[in-house]
Amino acid sequence: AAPLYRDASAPVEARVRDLLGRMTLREKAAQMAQIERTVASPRALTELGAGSVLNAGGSAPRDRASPADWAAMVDGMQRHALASRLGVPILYGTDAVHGHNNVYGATVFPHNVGIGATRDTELARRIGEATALEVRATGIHWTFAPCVAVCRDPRWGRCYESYSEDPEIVRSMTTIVSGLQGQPPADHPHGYPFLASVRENVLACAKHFVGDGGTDKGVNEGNAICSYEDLEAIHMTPYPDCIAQGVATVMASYSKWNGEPLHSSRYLLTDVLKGKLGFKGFVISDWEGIDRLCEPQQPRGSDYRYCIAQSVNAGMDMIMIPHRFEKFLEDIVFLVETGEIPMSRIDDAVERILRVKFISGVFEHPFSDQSLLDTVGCKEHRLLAREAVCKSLVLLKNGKDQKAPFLPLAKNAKRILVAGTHADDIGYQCGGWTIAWHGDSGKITLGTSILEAVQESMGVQTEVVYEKCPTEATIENGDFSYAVVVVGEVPYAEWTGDRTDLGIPFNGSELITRVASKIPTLVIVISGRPLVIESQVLEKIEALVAAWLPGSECTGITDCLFGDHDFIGTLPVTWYRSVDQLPINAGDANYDPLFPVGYGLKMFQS
Ligand SMILES: OC[C@@H]1[C@@H](O)[C@H](O)[C@@H](O)c2nc(-c3ccccc3)cn21
Repeated sequence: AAPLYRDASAPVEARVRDLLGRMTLREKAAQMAQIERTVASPRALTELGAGSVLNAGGSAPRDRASPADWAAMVDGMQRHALASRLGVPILYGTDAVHGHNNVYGATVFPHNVGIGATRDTELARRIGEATALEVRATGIHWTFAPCVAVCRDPRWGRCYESYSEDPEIVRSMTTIVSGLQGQPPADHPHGYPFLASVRENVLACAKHFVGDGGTDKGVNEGNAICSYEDLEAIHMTPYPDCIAQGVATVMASYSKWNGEPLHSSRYLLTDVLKGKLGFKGFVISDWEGIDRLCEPQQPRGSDYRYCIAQSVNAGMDMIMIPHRFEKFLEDIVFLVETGEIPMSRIDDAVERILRVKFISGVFEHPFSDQSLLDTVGCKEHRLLAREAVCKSLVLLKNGKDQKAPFLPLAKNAKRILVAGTHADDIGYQCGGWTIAWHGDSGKITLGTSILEAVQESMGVQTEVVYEKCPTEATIENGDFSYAVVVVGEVPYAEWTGDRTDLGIPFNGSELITRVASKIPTLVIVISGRPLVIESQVLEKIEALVAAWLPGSECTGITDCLFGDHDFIGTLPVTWYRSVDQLPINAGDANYDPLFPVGYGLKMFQS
């Protein structure tokens, strides 16, 4: 008879115990390893039995790989895994953090800060559903999302991955977990990982536990200096909601709390997350997160055994190694054999990993489902992304006086100017974590730029003049009814986005002033965070819209500009006056921002 763990009708915990009981120490240790796709060899998967594979941001089967290419890659790895002694399938994980953003042609949704601006929790869930389908279409089981950071300082290079500085807004947006994984039944056991359908849902990952958005001065991977009460009230708030929805995995933060690295915090990973909050899925490290526990890091992870022992004993269940798999195996087996890591800790970690694998359905359905391929970038998902863009926009100024609103723009104007570095750049409007890890400029994937959306919106009698950097002659003699100037930040990710100078890049303020001095001007800011807008610049322009990082479907912007839809977005983060104010958050004493959290105008008085 087939071994119990292969019996899909057996209770999950019985299958876990049965399989665990058959595994050698090396096989258990291998299940705790997540390796990068470029080192996921037949030896690693079949002989050594690695538990999981990921692709780093931008690591793809080939340039502009098709969904079928991705699915073939993952299925190939799975076949090797199933050929291992006990045939334990892998879980393949990727950063699908605003759609399936590594995949050319996938729908790219607004980054989290824009979704926070919508305050639309049902929209967040629907985005999760659509993203799950596109991820499953490529054979992938698991996304390292949602990031539920509560970003308290916009100098942080990852603030756009945070829904808001307000923990309550972030908590409300965790509905994306139910979108990604499916909605657990009312009687679902608390803290237990959940997946509704192996065909249409993916495992989620609440990250980065805990306090990633609260580091001193917003330094990426820095140190959150605060009381436990503040850590709990501000940064931990979204986790109980993710856990209540059966989130399958949690990723530990690179950052520290009062000097203690999260990756080796037994108190936070075990006593709080697994104990107090009752989390029963598994905790994964960040990329080389345990290597960072050994300072100096050179040679990288200088005392790797020390790193492994500190982290695993603190409660880390899976290690995103991602390259030195065999070194990891050697070291962790040595540490157990010498009693440094108790076998009970290994068994607890592997139990959690196997539990997630059994509830994910990957034992019964290890391979991709080709019938889903057409969902990648499909019309329905692009319409959903367009709706999200429209709802994410925040109208910060509309007319130099209330009685003369500037928006909606006239569709039948004779001649208009579209200008700025971000008017016609799909890469810029998508931001980081898109195709390439840090993102890029240009036509990096399929989508509609703001210029294209404007051109498609105007009547035939309107001439749309586009100049990225308009000349004085154009501005002086253009005879334009109005100008749309689109400026903002270039894409960035993680520490490449850490910035203390938060003015509009490329001399954006100077461009705005040149145009607005002669032509009635709407400014659209494409950015992962509020940027400094000097008062004399703000006075000169007729209207100002914060568009955040809207993604591939910028028709959602013209849907508002021309009045088909009203603006509903409100600020999820404080729009500060100057960097000297930072950090500045709603609730602070003497809170005196340019625009407060919650601010957002409408065109049509409701
Ligand atoms: O992509 C996997 C994870 C992602 O889920 C985390 O949110 C993020 O902190 C992260 N940084 C790296 C990473 C960091 C340095 C070099 C190479 C990769 C990898 N990752």
